[in-house]
Order: sequence, then C-alpha cells, then structure tokens
Amino acid sequence: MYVKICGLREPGHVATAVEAGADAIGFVMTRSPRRVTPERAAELAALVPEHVLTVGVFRGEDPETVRAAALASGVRAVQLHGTHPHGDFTALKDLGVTLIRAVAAQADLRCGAFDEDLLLVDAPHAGSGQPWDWAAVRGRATGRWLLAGGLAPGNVREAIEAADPWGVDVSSGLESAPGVKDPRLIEEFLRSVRG
Ligand SMILES: O=C(O)c1ccccc1NCC(=O)[C@H](O)[C@H](O)COP(=O)(O)O
Repeated sequence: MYVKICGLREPGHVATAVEAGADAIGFVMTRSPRRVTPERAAELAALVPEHVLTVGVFRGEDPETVRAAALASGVRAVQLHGTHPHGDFTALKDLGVTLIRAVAAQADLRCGAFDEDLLLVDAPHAGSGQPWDWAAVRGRATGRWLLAGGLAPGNVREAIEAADPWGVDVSSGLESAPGVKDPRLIEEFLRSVRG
C-alpha cells in the first residue's frame, strides 16, 4: 500500500515521515493553512531521500505557474486539484515529473484518462479532513490511485477495506491544529496502514 503524507512544513516532520516509511511527501504551494513557498519546499525537499517522491500540490493555477513553482522547488511530482482540462496535463508532460490528477468521486476515475501517472480521489473539499463515502468509489477508480479525504490513524484500515485503493493520502488527520503536524500521528498512521 503506497502512502503519501501531505502538507508538511517542518524539517523534523519530513524526517519523521521518511523514517516511518512514507512513499511520498506533499508540499502545498497553493492557498491553504499548509502553504509553503517554493523556496521553503526546496529546503524541505532537499531533506528527502531519492526513494521517496516529493510532490508539489496546486489548485487551479495555470500550467506556467505550476511549472515555475515545480522548477523552483525541485519537487519530482505535481498534484493538480481543481477543474483542469486534459491540455493542462499535456502542457506539463515535458517537465518530466510524475503528474497526479486530484479529483472528487464524480470525476472520470480512470488513472491515465488525462495522461496523468497517478490519480488521487479526494473529498469534495481537499484538505478539509472530512471523511466521505469511500465505498462509493470501490471498483470505479482504476489503475494507480490514492484514496484521500478524512483519513486518520483510527479509520484508515476501514477506508482501505471500503474502497480497495492502490494507496492512501492524508493530511488533516495527522495534525494537532490546521497546518501543524503531530509526529506521533504520522508514525501511528504508517503503523496502521502497514501493520
Ligand atoms: O491540504 C490542503 O490544505 C490543500 C489545499 C488545496 C488543495 C489541496 C490540498 N491538499 C491536498 C492533499 O493531498 C490532502 O492530503 C488531501 O486533500 C487529503 O486531505 P485531508 O482530508 O486533510 O487528509
């Protein structure tokens, strides 16, 4: 089970996520209590070993803005939330990074339908920490897809059983306050997923 931990802002929390076995780490570079500048994301990304994917998270920005932030931060993946046309993904192909399409359950849930490499199926409001009907996408989402939205150490096993995803993504459920991660919850989440 692939695990992405999103919304990290502190070097110590990045280290905890890496040591606990995260596969990917997300830096939010769009409007959010978790926002970091591309420069801060670059500092954090520099602490991450090669085998862990660094992801820049965006919502609604045009491809050129995404490209500039991705290059400035050095992330190896970009995750696009919002109603991006297929052309936005095509426009970013030559960046050579992993493209992640982030959508809610009503969207086209075939990973690759927009030439993306990974699909993230999220709650209607990304980063809100609100659980939703995870079982509704069971069998509908296909390929390499991550389940997100309201996951936490105490419910992630239930969510995996309900939706049968390829991986999971979490942010709010590992926080003591909006934008403030709790390292113990990061470790507990990885333990819950991996056993
Ligand atoms: O986290 C945010 O604040 C955010 C803001 C705007 C776009 C995306 C955002 N987060 C993206 C993520 O990958 C989150 O991990 C995902 O939405 C799940 O969030 P949560 O329900 O808080 O676990």
